[in-house]
Amino acid sequence: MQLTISPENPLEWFALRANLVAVPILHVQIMPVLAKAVLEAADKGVFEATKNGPQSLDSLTAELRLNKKALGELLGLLTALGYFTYKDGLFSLTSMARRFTLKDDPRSVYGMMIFNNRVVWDWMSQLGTYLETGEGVHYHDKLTPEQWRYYQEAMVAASNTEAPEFGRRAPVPKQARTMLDIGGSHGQHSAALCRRLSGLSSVILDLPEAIDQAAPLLARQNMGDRVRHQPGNALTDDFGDAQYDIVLLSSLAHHFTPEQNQQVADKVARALRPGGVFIVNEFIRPETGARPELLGSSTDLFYGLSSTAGNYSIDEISEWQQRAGLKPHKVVRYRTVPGRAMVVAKK
Ligand SMILES: C[S@@+](CC[C@H](N)C(=O)[O-])C[C@H]1O[C@@H](n2cnc3c(N)ncnc32)[C@H](O)[C@@H]1O
Repeated sequence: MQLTISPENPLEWFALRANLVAVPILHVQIMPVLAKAVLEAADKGVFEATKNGPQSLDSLTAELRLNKKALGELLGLLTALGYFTYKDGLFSLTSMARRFTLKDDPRSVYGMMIFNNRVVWDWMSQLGTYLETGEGVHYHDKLTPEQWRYYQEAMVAASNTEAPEFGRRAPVPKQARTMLDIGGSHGQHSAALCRRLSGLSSVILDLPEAIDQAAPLLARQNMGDRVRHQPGNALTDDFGDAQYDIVLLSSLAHHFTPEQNQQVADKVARALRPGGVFIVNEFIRPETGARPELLGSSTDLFYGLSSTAGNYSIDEISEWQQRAGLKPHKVVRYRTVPGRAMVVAKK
């Protein structure tokens, strides 16, 4: 997927074609304001305050106890961005905003907006240091319990769209009974597969601080004992011998170095039963020189900054699996989440 600048009239089209538009100004002056405006709108409750019907600036100012001039500016920008329409003095949520910004919609990204506003935004100022030193934030070692809660809720938001497709399309053995979900957090992926395969149960191995906050999120899945948490650390724990039919590593490889991912793959290969599958579910880094791709590249830099790691290409992921003695099985690219894929190997 690409974010492009689309001209609205022939003059703008010509200016773009003739290289007269200072594109970097859009990136450095406009885009940071857009991102922060949406984050603050979510955090200040602007979207929630309009969910029951159109509102005037005066009524929103009073309800949210915000500055009228500043809120008017924010609403103007959010209208330009397609979150609101404005008619007869009233702001109404668009269907896009209704689906993705409200707390309770099943596809909402609200949790991600709160985590990004309250925790992640500060990391951005460390990008320069990361470029000089190669050392990222290493946030798993630093979060407060409240920040762990925002993080785990953000992971629910990030997988709301993906987990149902994962449940439908993950290439797993039909008779699978046991699953290990490494760094599985909220359990949406495990629950989606357990709903598809009635004989399957899953163990979610995650850090104790994560489980403290993810337990209520897992409880919402109503899976009872079929999906349960196990506190531990994927880098230091052993996963056992020939115990699992499915092992999932979803959005965790990007927090580990290649060496750490190889060690995890070796332990996974031992822990799988013959015929079992190892699914690495990730944003894929485009190969250097391949067609530029925005999501894979921006998340690569972001995971470098946040964890001193990054995204990996399909070949790199497949190599860890093969070195661990597994056979390449399938690569399933998501239809609903651009830039993401399941890289699957079999024992
Ligand atoms: C980006 S989240 C992904 C959550 C979920 N698997 C998903 O795809 O939505 C990474 C998860 O891995 C966990 N994690 C990080 N380091 C870990 C480690 N060393 N061992 C086990 N879990 C870890 C985090 O606590 C977090 O829940």
